[in-house]
Amino acid sequence: MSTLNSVAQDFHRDGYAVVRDVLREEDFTDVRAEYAELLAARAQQWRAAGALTGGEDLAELPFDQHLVGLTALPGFDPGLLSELDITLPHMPFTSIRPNSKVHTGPAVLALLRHPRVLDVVSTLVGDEISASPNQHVRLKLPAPGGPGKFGARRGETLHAPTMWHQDAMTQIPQSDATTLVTCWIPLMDVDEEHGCLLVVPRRHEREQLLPWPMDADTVADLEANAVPLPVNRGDLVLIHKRTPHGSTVNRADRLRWSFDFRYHPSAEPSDRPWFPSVVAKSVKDPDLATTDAQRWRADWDRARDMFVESGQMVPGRREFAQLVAESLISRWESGDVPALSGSDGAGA
Ligand SMILES: O=C(O)CCC(=O)C(=O)O
Ligand SMILES: [Fe+2]
Repeated sequence: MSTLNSVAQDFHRDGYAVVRDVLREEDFTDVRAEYAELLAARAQQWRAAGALTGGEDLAELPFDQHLVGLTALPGFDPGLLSELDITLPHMPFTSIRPNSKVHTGPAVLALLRHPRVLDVVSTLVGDEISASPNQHVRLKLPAPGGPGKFGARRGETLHAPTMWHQDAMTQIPQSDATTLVTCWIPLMDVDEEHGCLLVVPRRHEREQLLPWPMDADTVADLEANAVPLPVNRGDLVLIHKRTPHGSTVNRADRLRWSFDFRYHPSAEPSDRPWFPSVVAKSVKDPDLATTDAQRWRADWDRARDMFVESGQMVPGRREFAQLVAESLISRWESGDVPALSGSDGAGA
């Protein structure tokens, strides 16, 4: 493993650090099995609901092959993949539904709290570590022939290219002073063909966030200064919350699978206080750590119920409002107008 001192030095100088050989294949065994089981269960639900038709039952295959097989079926809706994510839908100014799904299993919790991951994180965050609910699984599907189905859609970064952004842009201003470190964990070797991360070094010192929506000059400047980060399974990438980053399409013929977790000192405000955080580690009071995945699951269920019962929308930064409004307006303009439930279509 890279020495922990050099990790902190690299991170503070460049706004990111690649930490080699932190995890081994056996550290991923449980999470692979948990995702295989999750996908088999979701696929059954999708078939029962008519959202998935045709093809054979591939549930015996490893998760990545099963997923690629399902997504290749004609008519597969990639939006379904959000049901495999480890957060509820989080797009600011949208609603959470009674049937919105989140996966929070014991193997994901164990990876989030893996002692070797936390050893690395504690060099930047200290010994009292919370994990933000701003966390994702990324299932970047193969798009070897060109952008195509899995490359063209904006704003769906779970499976498509990830547009340039800083993580601070997705965090409410109330957490602007929080030290929040993104930790990106690949479950496989990921190179440029496979759609690895791209970062722009040494931009984290600039206090001013990038403009949203992003203009062409800003994108051209980021692209001209971008550095690709090819990594191997077992490596971690740490990203400062003001470091611009993104990723391109996956041109390989296999899934690109990673998790990104975000850690902050427990005493500092969460960037999404309406969703549950996890105390990943406490040296002062080790009993504070969240070790029970069922309790974690119950916390997320409560958060969903709160949104559904109150009718509140997901909060977000002011800058997001224009993007969300523009995407709704384009949908309406293209004829995708939601049907009003309860309306029989009659009348004025
Ligand atoms: O995995 C990706 O392509 C993007 C990840 C990302 O934006 C993040 O971890 O903050
Ligand atoms: Fe990000």
